[in-house]
Amino acid sequence: MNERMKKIKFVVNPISGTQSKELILNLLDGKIDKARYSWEVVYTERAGHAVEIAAKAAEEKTDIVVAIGGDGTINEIARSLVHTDTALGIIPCGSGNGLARHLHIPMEPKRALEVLNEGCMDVIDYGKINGTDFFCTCGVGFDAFVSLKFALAGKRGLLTYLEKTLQESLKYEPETYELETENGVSKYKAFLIACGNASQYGNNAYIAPQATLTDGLLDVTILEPFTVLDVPSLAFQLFNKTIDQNSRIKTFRCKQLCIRRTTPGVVHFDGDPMETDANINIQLIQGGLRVVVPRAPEKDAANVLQRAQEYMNGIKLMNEAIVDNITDKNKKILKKLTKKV
Ligand SMILES: Nc1ncnc2c1ncn2[C@@H]1O[C@H](COP(=O)(O)OP(=O)(O)OP(=O)(O)O)[C@@H](O)[C@H]1O
Repeated sequence: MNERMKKIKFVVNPISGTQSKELILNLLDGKIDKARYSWEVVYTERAGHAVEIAAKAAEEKTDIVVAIGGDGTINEIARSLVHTDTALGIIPCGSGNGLARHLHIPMEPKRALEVLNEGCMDVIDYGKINGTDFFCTCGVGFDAFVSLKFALAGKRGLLTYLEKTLQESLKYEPETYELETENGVSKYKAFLIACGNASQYGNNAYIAPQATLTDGLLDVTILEPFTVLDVPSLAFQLFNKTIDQNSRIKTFRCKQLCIRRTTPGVVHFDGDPMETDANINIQLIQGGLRVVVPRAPEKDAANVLQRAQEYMNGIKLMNEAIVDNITDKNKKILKKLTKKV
């Protein structure tokens, strides 16, 4: 019964998501099991700082480093924790929270703290894209393009993301990619290629709905060129976990994937953009990261409502974007016509 007191380090990203981090920190004293855990809190001061904080924590044999942030913060922490005895904990506080949602970690901070108290551990896979670790998803094409725009826009939140996505999708030109896996070579013209370690981008947008974190495999989703008429079903199926059933989608699993494109460009890893050369090498590493997970993942009834709301928001923004696009095109046509007169 004489269990050693465990050390937790909470790493707070002050700019992630839109939630107040102070409200969460105020809960620690009342919620954390003081008989089992001692803890300290560190704020990140810049992008990349969490990598250093987590590396030091692992060296000091801290038991759990908890990300109070989103997938970007988790990525920075987790890449310093892979293949160590230090586990990752998550108090979801980002705009998307893809990994936390996949793991069924509650979005409500009080309940996420209870998961930490339960102290149940799992060991999950992670991936590498041109040597950079990812834990949730990575990809090329339109979603990488949007993550770049999103990073440049500097605003965070679901609505901003959806708005950006839908508006940009109307202008985006699909590229041709050559794909090589352990099973052979194929060529696709694609709007995007997403590689899932986890099943979703975040916000319950399931781009690789069959992905699991412990099978040692990448779930690859290819979205081929589509028209405006396909958007409602694609959007619905994305949130309904059935996008793999859409006729514009191809899926497969592999351990390693090489994506060759005609020119260098941008990729994303866990939603953050990165420039790479024309050849992109992606691999999956099985069982590298210890993570604190709920003992009994609950199915959240609110998810259905939330998904429906996200879908409705998406449709509304898409309609606005289409109207803007048509208005813009009409203006151009009018200009041409008036020039000819
Ligand atoms: N103190 C800081 N100042 C500026 N940027 C920071 C700081 N700390 C961390 N960052 C950067 O903030 C970025 C965004 O963080 P994070 O991904 O956690 O939030 P999010 O984008 O709102 O959530 P999600 O990825 O779940 O959508 C990270 O990529 C990280 O590098």
